[in-house]
Amino acid sequence: MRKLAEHNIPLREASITQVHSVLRDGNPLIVHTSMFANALASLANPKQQQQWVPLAEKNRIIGTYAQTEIGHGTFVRGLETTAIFDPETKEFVLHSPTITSTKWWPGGLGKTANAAIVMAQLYTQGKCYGPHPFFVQLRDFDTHHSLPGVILGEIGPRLGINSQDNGYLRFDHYRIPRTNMLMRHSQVLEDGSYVKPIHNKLSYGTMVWTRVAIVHSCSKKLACAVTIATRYSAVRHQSELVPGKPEPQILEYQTQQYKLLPHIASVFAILFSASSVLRMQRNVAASISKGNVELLPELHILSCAMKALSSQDSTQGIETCRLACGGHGYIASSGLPSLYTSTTCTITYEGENTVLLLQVARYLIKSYRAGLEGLPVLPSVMYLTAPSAMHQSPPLSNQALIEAFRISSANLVKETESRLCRQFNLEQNFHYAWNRCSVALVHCAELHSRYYMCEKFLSTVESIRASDRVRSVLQDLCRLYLIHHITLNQGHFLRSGTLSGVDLSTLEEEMYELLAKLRPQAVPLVDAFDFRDELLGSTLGAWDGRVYERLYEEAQKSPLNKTDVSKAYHKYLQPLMKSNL
Ligand SMILES: CCCCCCCC/C=C\CCCCCCCC(=O)SCCNC(=O)CCNC(=O)[C@H](O)C(C)(C)COP(=O)(O)OP(=O)(O)OC[C@H]1O[C@@H](n2cnc3c(N)ncnc32)[C@H](O)[C@@H]1OP(=O)(O)O
Ligand SMILES: Cc1cc2nc3c(=O)[nH]c(=O)nc-3n(C[C@H](O)[C@H](O)[C@H](O)COP(=O)(O)OP(=O)(O)OC[C@H]3O[C@@H](n4cnc5c(N)ncnc54)[C@H](O)[C@@H]3O)c2cc1C
Repeated sequence: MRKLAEHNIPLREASITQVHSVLRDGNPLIVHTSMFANALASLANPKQQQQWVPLAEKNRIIGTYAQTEIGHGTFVRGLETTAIFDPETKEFVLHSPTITSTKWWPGGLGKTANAAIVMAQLYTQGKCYGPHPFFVQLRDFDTHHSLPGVILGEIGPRLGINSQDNGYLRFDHYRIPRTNMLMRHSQVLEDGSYVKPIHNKLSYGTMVWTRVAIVHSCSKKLACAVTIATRYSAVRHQSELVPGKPEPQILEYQTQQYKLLPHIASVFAILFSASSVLRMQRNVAASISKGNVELLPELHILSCAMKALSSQDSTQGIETCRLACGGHGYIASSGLPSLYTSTTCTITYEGENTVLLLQVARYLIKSYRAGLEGLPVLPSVMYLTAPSAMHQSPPLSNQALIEAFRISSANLVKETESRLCRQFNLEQNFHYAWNRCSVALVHCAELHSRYYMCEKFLSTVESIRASDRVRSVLQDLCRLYLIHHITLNQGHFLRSGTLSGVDLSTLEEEMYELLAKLRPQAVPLVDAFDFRDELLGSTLGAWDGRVYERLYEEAQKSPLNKTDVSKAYHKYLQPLMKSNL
């Protein structure tokens, strides 16, 4: 926090790189510096911002984002916490009517936060207007005691991020002033009348912002893991590649290169996609402030797609890196276990991935149908109904592979839409038909999202002007990424007829050549991520490669090594050894 102040970094820009890097097993302030700060910036009106932002910037107010309840996380419209307007006192009464309405999970809520943005069902003049955000003080700003009417606690140990205090929260008819409703987009006036927003999902804006931030953070987490595993693979020697010859670096094994290089490529794919979504987010934020919400749906869908893909890719990639380090990948000091546990949660939080992919699929189907009817569709999905012939690109060139992705994706959407129509004819109910097609719909969303990521990777690499040699290495890496994902999705390409069995075999051959070609670049590529040793926090991945010395030094710190004979010997082992059991 002192560093942020020294460098004049605003709170809501701090989360990803600065604050987040300090505590590897979860940070009790992460939701304060990210979601809480963003909610104030994007959902509070200027007067409210004047009131709360300076206090938040000075950490006088420490906030969290309390939306999820025990009973509902995904289905935001199903939240049960109520905020009922009392026109007599001009206050909202917050209440948790059931056990399932208990707020559950928010980061920092247990012990750290003294305030929260609470999402609650807004009632005024006897009518419910759905979930809305409220600024709520939870603890006394001086004593930190929870306030009367507020019941707070911590939810207990988790798979990871245990140095964060995820909390629970209940309200017992707790009153807050009317002006604590975040009123930038919708308002309740003094007489209780409701003023609706220009788009009814603007109150979900903090989720969209966080999804974009998560994409960026996933590329960082994966970059840490590939740095550790690649450096280790250059230090570790094992087995004989050629009988009788010295043990090679394990990075010489093709299987090891296959484990690592595609994930090094993935770091760039995620990073470049994150930049492109971030650009779009800035444009949309600027147009919303001018009253234009036309591009909001596109941003919502793109952020869902990229959050889902990047969290899945980085989690799988980190686990592959851990396994690629053999036994030493299982030791906590390698840094890989905590990277995994603090990344796998990104698959669930901020919108569970399947649910987000179904949002993407809904958009694909709607856009496909609109396109068929000649109605306007947004740029990222125009291809669904554009003529599906291959262009004149040389066979198996990068451009041809991108086209193969595009056509296969369009093909899958077309096929799934027909299935949806058939199912609808049988069921006579769109929602049942949708559910019966939902596995295929998720596949559509995944292929569309992968197409987007491949396209962004390629176009970004092609636009590098600074250095021909850097561009050339990244071109190889991008090519490897394209081919790798084509081989993982062979069925889609064969089904769409965009690639033949012979093409796939040729591409596979090229992938193996690329692994060998990129092998000498592996260490320079991860060195270029430029993580300081302190930040990486790994015995296996440090810059100097002193893996064995560091493992040995780290073992000395184990509490069990403080004494030669442990307490447990006297308490349990000796009696056991002496008993005749
Ligand atoms: C600790 C380690 C950190 C490591 C990482 C560091 C990263 C650094 C950054 C940050 C760290 C912060 C750490 C975060 C911690 C986690 C925080 C939380 O988890 S907070 C809770 C999140 N909860 C969800 O995300 C619920 C998910 N559910 C939903 O969002 C909705 O319920 C949804 C989208 C699934 C459905 O919403 P419906 O039921 O209201 O809407 P429907 O009926 O399905 O759709 C109606 C229309 O609204 C559109 N829509 C929905 N959401 C929209 C949106 N946000 N914007 C625009 N349109 C939207 C839809 O596309 C649809 O459009 P048409 O009708 O087809 O045209
Ligand atoms: C580490 C961590 C930190 C968190 N931090 C916060 C926080 O700071 N603030 C906060 O408010 N929340 C927070 N959360 C909560 C988080 O946002 C939710 O857990 C998440 O949105 C998923 O919701 P859920 O738990 O209700 O899962 P569920 O929705 O119950 O999901 C269970 C299963 O049901 C499936 N499913 C649900 N709906 C559908 C559907 N429509 N179609 C098909 N399948 C479906 C899902 O795919 C999944 O397989 C956090 C969670 C975690 C794990």
